[in-house]
Amino acid sequence: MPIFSNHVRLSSSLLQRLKRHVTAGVHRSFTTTEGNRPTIVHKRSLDILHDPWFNKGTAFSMTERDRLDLRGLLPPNVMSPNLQIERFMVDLKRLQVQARDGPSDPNALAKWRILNRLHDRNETMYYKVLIANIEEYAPVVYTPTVGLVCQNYSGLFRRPRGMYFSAEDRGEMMSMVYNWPAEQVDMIVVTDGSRVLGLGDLGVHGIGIAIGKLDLYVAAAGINPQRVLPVMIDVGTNNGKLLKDPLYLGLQQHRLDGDDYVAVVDEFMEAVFTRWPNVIVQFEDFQSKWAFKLLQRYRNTYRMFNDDVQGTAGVAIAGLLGAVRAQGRPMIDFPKQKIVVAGAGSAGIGVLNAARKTMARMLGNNEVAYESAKSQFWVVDAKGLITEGRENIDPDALPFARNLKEMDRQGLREGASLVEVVKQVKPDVLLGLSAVGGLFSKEVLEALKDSTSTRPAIFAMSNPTKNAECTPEVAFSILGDNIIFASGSPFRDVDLGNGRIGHCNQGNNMYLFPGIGLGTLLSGSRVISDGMLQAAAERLAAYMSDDEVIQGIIFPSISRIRDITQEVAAAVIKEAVEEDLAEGHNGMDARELRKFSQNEIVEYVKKNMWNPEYPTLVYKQD
Ligand SMILES: NC(=O)c1ccc[n+]([C@@H]2O[C@H](COP(=O)([O-])OP(=O)(O)OC[C@H]3O[C@@H](n4cnc5c(N)ncnc54)[C@H](O)[C@@H]3O)[C@@H](O)[C@H]2O)c1
Ligand SMILES: O=C(O)C[C@H](O)C(=O)O
Ligand SMILES: [Mg+2]
Repeated sequence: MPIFSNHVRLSSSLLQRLKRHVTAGVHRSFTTTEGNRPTIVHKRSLDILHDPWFNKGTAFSMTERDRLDLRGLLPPNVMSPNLQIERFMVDLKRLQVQARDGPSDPNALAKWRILNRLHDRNETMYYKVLIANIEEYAPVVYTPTVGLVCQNYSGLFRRPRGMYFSAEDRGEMMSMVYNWPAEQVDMIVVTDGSRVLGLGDLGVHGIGIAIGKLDLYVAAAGINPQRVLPVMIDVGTNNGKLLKDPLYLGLQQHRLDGDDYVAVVDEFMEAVFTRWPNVIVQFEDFQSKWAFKLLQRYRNTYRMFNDDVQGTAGVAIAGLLGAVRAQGRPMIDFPKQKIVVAGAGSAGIGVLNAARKTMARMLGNNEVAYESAKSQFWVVDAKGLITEGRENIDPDALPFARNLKEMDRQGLREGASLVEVVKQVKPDVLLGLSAVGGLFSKEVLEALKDSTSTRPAIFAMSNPTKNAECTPEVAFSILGDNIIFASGSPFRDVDLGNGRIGHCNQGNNMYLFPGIGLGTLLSGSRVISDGMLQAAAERLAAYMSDDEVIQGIIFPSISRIRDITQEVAAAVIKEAVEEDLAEGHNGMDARELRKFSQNEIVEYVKKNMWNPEYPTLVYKQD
């Protein structure tokens, strides 16, 4: 087997462990594609109860208990999977308060703990619970509670999950990657913990974000949970509190920088792609300083993307096009929108670049169109309005720096405040990716009342909840119900009285990254092209009906996430085929893919999604 190849230096104890893991089997099949064929396992007894991939707990049938030497190791009552879940839900539901309000919810962490324990002991049941109740528990395993989890990770840490590649592992990564038990890994989410949501540098505790994203890969995209791998690249932390905290779980040193930093990430990438050449790596929550550089460094060589830059951009484009439709105008009017963006980091710049390109395409897809499109944006960062007069301007923000003379005519200047900019520009859209909670203050929202739009749109996209630029309550109370509102973290719809509802859309990259990953995997494309990302965004934009959009609903409810993910994945595959990038996947030839109709592609996607059903287990000696 290639995993025992000679160039890999493994200690004998490691080899033993590795052999045990590998022979423990990753033979579990997709129930959808392989029917009811049993799963062959090479372990028995307690080993199987302690293996979350195979464990069924009280749902092991009596014949299975005999076959697998489990008789007596479990309470005698054999439960159906449904009853098992009912029992678990009683426990979970005991904490009635919703976890939606994130850190303000005292029970959010308790819920996360209960779910996490289930994740550790029975993966199938965990994902069954999560998929069936995604609206209720996505805010627990994902944003916003996952932020709180990362902030409290040293206290919450029980069983390790995922892999840690640290600065101390330099020179060892190529061999240590073989410590992971799964022979096949489809999806890695990697972070260096340097900008976790809007919470800053959380160091190694940022692993929680990679785990949360992969939960959605399984729940929304049906990636087999045995083939996902959360990864933390620990190069230290610049968080002074963590550097002094005796309970901190990571390297207590300042972050590596420059070539030393890049060398660690390079080594990690080489190691994972050597062991799993078909894996897809999603970069998550890297500070913007590195987010763009690493994306440029790897995107033409490896199957990778940066979710904060590219996933967020696609979701924002879909939302911005939805906001145009919600004004009763055709999408092609998008290039006329005046857009003020607060935040020029990895997410803000990603959105600006994508929005500019989308406008340019609509205006004729040429240089002139591209040049003129940039005049639709006003960008405000921590130092105020960005103009050509900015000293030491960030090169990524430079294309959006406004001309000083032009700004003078508009009554603005370098560093003008957000409220001044909103007052002068009277934008159609105010979009926040600043990580500053409450940035869209009463004053800013009052200024937006003079918007020239018939239905101004507010995107308060920063996470988690307390970092949102404003709440929907505040926005609707100041601006009335004739607005479009979206936030990165979930908020409840607002009751506006008289039976009217102010819709709060969740504008989060969760609507795209699972489909981008799944579509790339099933197309077999070696890279993730701009066209594939654009196709994903366009599919999301077209997903909402005219009726929904007119009501102010521009993103689907999270309860539809599995469906929208299938559609996004199909759009990504189609684009990969059209760009001649598709190489096929798992017996599906690229030539076959080329012949598929749109519906056949969607069917192909559905068939390859993992479903949380217990397969029958049969023991076989090594
Ligand atoms: N909704 C989503 O899907 C989504 C996706 C990605 C990121 N985000 C959120 O966006 C936020 C930013 O992420 P990032 O990666 O771009 O972070 P970042 O640190 O790279 O960028 C933050 C930007 O905000 C600017 N800023 C700071 N204070 C400001 C102020 N008072 N006024 C205006 N701008 C200000 C900074 O100058 C910087 O340009 C985070 O909260 C993150 O959770 C949301
Ligand atoms: O994690 C999220 O909820 C969205 C985004 O990736 C973020 O960094 O905020
Ligand atoms: Mg992120």
